Amino acid sequence: MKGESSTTDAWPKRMIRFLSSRRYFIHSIVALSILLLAVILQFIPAVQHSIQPLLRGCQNPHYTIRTLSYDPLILHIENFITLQESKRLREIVPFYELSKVALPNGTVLFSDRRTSSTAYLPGDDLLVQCLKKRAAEFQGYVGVENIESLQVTRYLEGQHFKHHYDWTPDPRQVNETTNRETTIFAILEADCSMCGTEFPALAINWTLEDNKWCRFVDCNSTEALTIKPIPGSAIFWRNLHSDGSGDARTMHAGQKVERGVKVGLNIWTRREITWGLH
Ligand SMILES: O=C(O)CCC(=O)C(=O)O
Ligand SMILES: [Fe+2]
Repeated sequence: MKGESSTTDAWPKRMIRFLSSRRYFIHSIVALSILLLAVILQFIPAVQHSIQPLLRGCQNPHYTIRTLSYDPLILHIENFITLQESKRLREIVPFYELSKVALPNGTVLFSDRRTSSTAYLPGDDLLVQCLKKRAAEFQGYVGVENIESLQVTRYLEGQHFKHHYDWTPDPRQVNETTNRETTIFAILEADCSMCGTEFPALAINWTLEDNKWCRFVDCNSTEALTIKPIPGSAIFWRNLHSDGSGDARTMHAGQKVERGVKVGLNIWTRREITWGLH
């Protein structure tokens, strides 16, 4: 029967005709080009950082933690941020402004105590979100909503941040119910000399310690614990005592950069303070 044979025989014939057609050829070229483009884009860092978290979730680098101080807790985290991530973060910095300091009464002002520049990373960037997640996970899965906007801070030659605390003495004075419990200060770039982070209340006699430490700290510094800025590495410390009050031993400074440039990243985690309940 004419009608039957035409429907049963038609599809293989139509298939062969389609496969040998110009339309099929064009479709194949378009599909292959899209595939090729996707493969090439994977190798472009900017694309990697925006596509990969979508495809594979946030990836943490393999970092190494060393304890610098038990009390107050200060840890050195080697390779907390990969060099590729640092490069991308520096690329997405919107604009730098002269840094400000906050007084205990909440007044925020320019000061010759802090002469660096700062910028805030866009919170909707996937890499920024992954970093917040990494910092939260590092601290035992604290809520990412407790982490402040990530602040990049850049020092050029001659710039510094004199001794200060990251916590505020009384959050109520600045209409806050939270204070900065911890700081993660990571280094995005450091091509400089005399540009470490120093803790004057925590001087360590390095001659009594393993000299492997001298890779990470200034072993000649006897007046303060001075941590060298190493790109990708971070320092983590706890600013508050368990009762919520500030730990004065966490006073620290960004040394005056003698030569070159240092770019750091502040990741601050806040904690609710419940006065009188401890
Ligand atoms: O630059 C440094 O080493 C420390 C920076 C710092 O303490 C801060 O930005 O609060
Ligand atoms: Fe600080």
